[in-house]
Amino acid sequence: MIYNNIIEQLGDRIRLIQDREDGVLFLAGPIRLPVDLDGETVFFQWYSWIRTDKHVAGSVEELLPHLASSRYAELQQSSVLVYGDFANSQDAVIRMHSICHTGDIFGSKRCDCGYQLKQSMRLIVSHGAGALFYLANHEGRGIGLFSKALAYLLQEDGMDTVDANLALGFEDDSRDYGDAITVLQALRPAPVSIITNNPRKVEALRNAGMNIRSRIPLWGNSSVHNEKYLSTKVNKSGHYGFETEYQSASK
Ligand SMILES: Nc1nc2c(ncn2[C@@H]2O[C@H](COP(=O)(O)OP(=O)(O)OP(=O)(O)O)[C@@H](O)[C@H]2O)c(=O)[nH]1
Repeated sequence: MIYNNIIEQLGDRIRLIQDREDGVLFLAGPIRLPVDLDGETVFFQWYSWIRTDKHVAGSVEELLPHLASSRYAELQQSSVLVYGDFANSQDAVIRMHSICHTGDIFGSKRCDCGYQLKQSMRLIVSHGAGALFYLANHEGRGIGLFSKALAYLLQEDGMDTVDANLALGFEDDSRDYGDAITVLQALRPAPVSIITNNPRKVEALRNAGMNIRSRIPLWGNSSVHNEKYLSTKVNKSGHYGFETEYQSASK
């Protein structure tokens, strides 16, 4: 039967990495991905993961027919770009990047997301080993793209980014890093340095038992279009300030 052949062919390139009553996590990869970074072709190893209901698809054998009969394109799946010897390198750098359709894809200057995405890829490559987690179910800090559009409309009327989320009945930040951390632990259980200005990301990793070697701040690309958004991050959302030096994660 066709599925048995395919499962054999995929072998250990599709792995069940977490099996719990509340769901099963499958990781596919590595896939060689040549990426254009500043005009150079850089080779990353790309992985994607998916969470399924244990009783619907609790094994790789059950997963494949389930995929074909489901409409996963309607939902968001996340992925990770791995660079260098991520598993074994002495020090590896990661970024947990929340999807930003407007900033990452369209290059919107209302936020710093597009800049942070590209700059993290550069940092990871220049460091020699690391991983960029692209968290596709995090749009708008977890409120979804349509609601983010509404939040932008409220901001055009003068609200800041935090109040706009709250006014729509959301929390300021409802992102969950659980699945991404499980993937990280499957790829590299050893300590990592994290590129972020957000203490909640450091805390999420620490709470999951990850050892954080250091935090690498990432500010930049500020302009008249995003200065209010950036200062709200620091003044209201609790982000670390505009440092330029490497910081100890103990802060
Ligand atoms: N609700 C809402 N979300 C926004 C707005 N501007 C950007 N975002 C979202 O904010 C998130 C920013 O993601 P990140 O850059 O990974 O997170 P961060 O909390 O700023 O932390 P670091 O960048 O790691 O310091 C993305 O999901 C964007 O879609 C906004 O005005 N309102």
